[in-house]
Formats: sequence, C-alpha cells, structure tokens
Amino acid sequence: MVINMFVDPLLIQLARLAGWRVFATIAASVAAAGASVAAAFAIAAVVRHLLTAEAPLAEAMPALSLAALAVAARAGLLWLRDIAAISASNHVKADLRARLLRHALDLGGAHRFSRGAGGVQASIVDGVEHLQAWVGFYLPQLAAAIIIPGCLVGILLTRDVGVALIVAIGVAIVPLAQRAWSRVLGERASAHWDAYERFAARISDTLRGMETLVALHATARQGRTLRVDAEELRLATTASLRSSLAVSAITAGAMSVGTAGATLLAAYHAATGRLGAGDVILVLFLAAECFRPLQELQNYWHEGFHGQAAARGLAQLQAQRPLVTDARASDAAWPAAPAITCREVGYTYPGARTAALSDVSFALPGGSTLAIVGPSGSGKSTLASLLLRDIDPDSGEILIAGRPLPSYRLAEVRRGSALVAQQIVLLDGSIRDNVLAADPHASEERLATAVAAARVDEVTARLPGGLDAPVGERGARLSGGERQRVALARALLAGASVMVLDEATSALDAMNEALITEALRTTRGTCTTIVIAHRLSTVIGADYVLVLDEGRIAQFGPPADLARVPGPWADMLAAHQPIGDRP
Ligand SMILES: Nc1ncnc2c1ncn2[C@@H]1O[C@H](COP(=O)(O)OP(=O)(O)OP(=O)(O)O)[C@@H](O)[C@H]1O
Repeated sequence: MVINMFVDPLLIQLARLAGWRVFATIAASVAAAGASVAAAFAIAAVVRHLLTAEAPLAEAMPALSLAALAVAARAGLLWLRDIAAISASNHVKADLRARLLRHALDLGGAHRFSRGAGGVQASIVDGVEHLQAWVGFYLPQLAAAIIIPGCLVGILLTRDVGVALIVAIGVAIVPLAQRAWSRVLGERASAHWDAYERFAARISDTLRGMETLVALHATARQGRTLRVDAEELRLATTASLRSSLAVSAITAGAMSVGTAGATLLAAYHAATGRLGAGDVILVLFLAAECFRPLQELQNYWHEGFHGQAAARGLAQLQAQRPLVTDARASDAAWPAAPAITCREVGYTYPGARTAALSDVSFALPGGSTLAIVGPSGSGKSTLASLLLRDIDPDSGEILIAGRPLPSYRLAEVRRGSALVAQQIVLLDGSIRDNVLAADPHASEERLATAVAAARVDEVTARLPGGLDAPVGERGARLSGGERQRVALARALLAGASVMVLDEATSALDAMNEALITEALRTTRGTCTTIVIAHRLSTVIGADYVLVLDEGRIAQFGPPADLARVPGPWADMLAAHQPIGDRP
C-alpha cells in the first residue's frame, strides 16, 4: 500500500533506466544503517564495560575500536550511497533527455497541433531535472525508509516491546501524515508545474517573437502578461512549499517525540533494573537511526511530488504520436525526378470545421515544374506539406513515380525532397555549415557547384568571412532572400529530386523572384519542382499551373492552354496583379 501511495508506475519505468545504480544506492544506504547498528551495539558494550568491569578501559578497548571502525564504515558507505545516487540521477537525465529529444525530433511538426515548442522545451529541460532527483534520490530513499525502520524495530523488540512500540508508532505517524497531505501536495505540485510550464512557454515565445513584438509596440503588453504569469508561478510555488513545510513540521515532531519517548522508557526500565545502562544507549542510537531514513526521505518528499507532476508533462509528450510513420514503408529507393500523381486527396486539420483540401487530383510528369496558385487560405501550403509528407491525407493518395508516398521510408523522403520556404530557419554556424548540413562529407567541388547554382556566391562575396561568415542565431544576420538561397544550395547539395519552393509574397522583393526563376532553370529536368507562386512571371516559366480555390482544384494544365479558355487563370492574367494577393 505504501508503495502505491508514493510511487508512480512511470517512476518504476525510469528506475529501470538507472538499473543497478538504484539498487547500489539502496544497498549502500541499508549497509550504512547496518554499520550504525554495529556502532550502537559497540558503544553500548563500551558503556557496560565502563560501568561494570574491573579494568574498564582495557576491557572496553576492543568494543571501542569496533565502534570507531563502524563509524568510519558508515561514513564511507554514505559517501558511496551519494556517489551511486548521483550516478543514477545523471544516467536517467542523460538517457531520458536523449530519448525525449529523439521522440520530439520524430514528432517533427506534430507539436504544432498540441503543446507549443516552449512546453516541449520545459519538459525536456526542467521536467527531466525533477525526474532525475526523483529516481536517483527519492526512490532509493523510499526503499531505505521501508527496510531500515522495519529491521530496527525488530531489533528493538528483542530488548523491550514497549520501547519498540513507541518507535513503531512514531515511524508509522510519518507516512500517515504524509498520506493525509498527499492529495493537497499532489494538487499543489501539479498547479506549480502547470504554472511553470506556462511561464517557460511564454518566455520562449517572447524571445522568439521579439522582433514582431517590437514592431507591433507590444513589448510593454507582453511584459505585463509575463509579470502575471510570473506572479502565478510565485503563488503556486509558495502554496506548494507551504504545504510541504507543514508536513515537515509534523514529521519532525513525530521523530523527536518517538526518539525521546523510547529513550525515556528505556531509562525508566534501567532505573527499575529491567534493562542495563548500555541498553539505554542502544535504544537512543537505534531509535535515532530508525528515523534517519524518514528524515532524509522528507528532504526529497517535495522533489517526489514535483517529479510526479513533471512526469505528467513528459508522459503527455511521450504519448504524442508522429503525424507520419514508416508503418507502410518498403525498401523502395527514392526515384530521380519522379512523376507525381494526386488521386482525390483530401485533408482536414485536427479540430478544423472545414477541409483544407478536398478531392484534389492531378498528374505531373517527372522533371516538370508545377506552379500552385490561388487566394490566401486556398490550401497551397497544405498541398505542399502533403507532397513533402509532413502530414498524410485523410482520403485519397499521392503517388511518387507510381508508388504510394508512404511506401518510401521517411528517411528516403527527407533525403529526396526539399523545401525552400518563405521562413527559412538556419542553424547557428557559418554559411558553409548550413549548406553542408545536407551532406557533411560533400567534396569542396560539389559544395562550390551547389553554392554557385543557388547564387550563394553573390552573397558570400559581400561578407567578410565568405562561406565561413556566421549566419547568426536562426540566420538573423542574413536577409530573408539570402536565407532562401542558402536553403536552396542545401537542397541542391542534398540531391533532392522533388523540390518545393515557397515564393515570397512581398511584391518588392525582386531578388527572390530572380532566385526562384534561377532555381527553376537549375532544377529543370533533374528535379520535379513545385512552386507556390505569387507572381505571374514565375508561373509563366512553369510547365503546369494548378489553380486552387477553397481547397479544390479550379484549373490544372499548361499555362498557355489555360490562358486560351475562360476561367480563373485567364481572369488572373487579365487582372495582371500579384496572384496570391487576390481577394
Ligand atoms: N495548423 C492548422 N490548423 C488548422 N487549420 C489550418 C492549419 N494550417 C492551415 N489551416 C487552414 O487550412 C486552410 C488552408 O491553409 P493553407 O496554409 O494551406 O493556405 P495557403 O493557400 O497556403 O494560404 P497562404 O497563401 O495565405 O499561405 C486555411 O483555411 C487555413 O486556415
């Protein structure tokens, strides 16, 4: 019952990660208690010799040496216990972080639909911090708090039943008090964790969106929101600490009264001759040792509840499934410049009332270029996400070179297709590092070819470090168009044979227009290219045009053919305005 009260099944799962280290911690703790018992018996023997022997010092010497040895052994064992506990904690921390990070990476963009990146970060960084203390310190201490008092009360029984009973009652009061408070503590620890996760997510969002907040003159407002979150966190922390301090006071009281009561009863029995003076010393030592593991458990008690609350966040993260999996994959190699066919593809975002795409069917020959056009919200980016297999359609299917897209392993899809998006995030490092991220072992020659094809050389010529110039955090030192060029070079180096280019919407950005036109020329024939197009000039260079309207295909065909028939494409040509911005 006690175990169920204080141990979550997840804790046991985590303890398995730490394996023998947890057992070593428990064993060292129990052995230290054993050394204490040996010291207590030896000291009791010393007292007995001092009071009753004819040559007290000489006769007490062996027991005194044993006591000194036992005290030294106890110190050494407690040191070993702490080493094992730290090792268990660090092992859990490293292992759990690596697993969670791998899981978060496998999830890809799945957290877009649930907790934000800030919440995920709070779980991986701080949640793990609570859990490592929970597994490394709380769990072994819990085991020690059951084993050691149990054994010591047994030993006390051999001296006097009344004394053993007083200690047993004192020992029992501690978990009972903790149980009485456990619901309150659990609720407050959960409230604390929720407040902490909210605060961490808000800080992360604020730092990432700082430029937008400054541009919107919203920093003061965001500051106020952060202050409210910080105040909520402070209140939740105080409430949680207040309740655990109340339990600490009850526990400390039970321990003091238990030790004092047992020693007084033993002293009374010594006065009446039922026990010897040495027994009083023995009871004093053993009663104190009985409560020691409970006292130490108390120190980690708070950690235990925070660990349980953090475990909920981690369990939620672990329960999240990737949006796409390799369940239907075969060993098919990703084809060069593949034909792409969509058959009655439909997709509705989780929780959305209307479909983002319905009944989308078209066939694109391999090596050709498709321009997707349509008003804002018509489903262009959703179609791109489906073609890149960031998400799977709810209905219909997408064929790549005649095979269903899910029959290729995700690693193949990621290697063989690339997205050059409007919002490119580069990793902190140099331009070279970012391009080579696609293939770290690429030769200088291949790197130079990709860099020249994407016109990155024009960018590096202007920068002091050339290709080794740092891009800054998330690529902040480069312009949007320059970041797109680096991303294009990365995609070309990776040898992607399906390329999705998301053209920038800004009508003023002529550099991007040149980039896309150039990219279309570079990739023609070696790549099947899909451009989310906002400019007529881009579309006219494409082999096919797909006009989307409210998630459905309005028109599909070569631009010259579409221009000859009445319809949205002819209307767009007639209106001759940036086509993505049409109402
Ligand atoms: N994560 C999401 N959750 C719910 N609905 C979404 C999500 N992303 C997009 N949508 C909705 O799906 C529809 C299609 O969006 P999509 O981004 O594909 O349009 P788009 O044509 O690319 O728009 P734009 O030109 O403005 O980028 C829109 O109604 C949009 O509100």
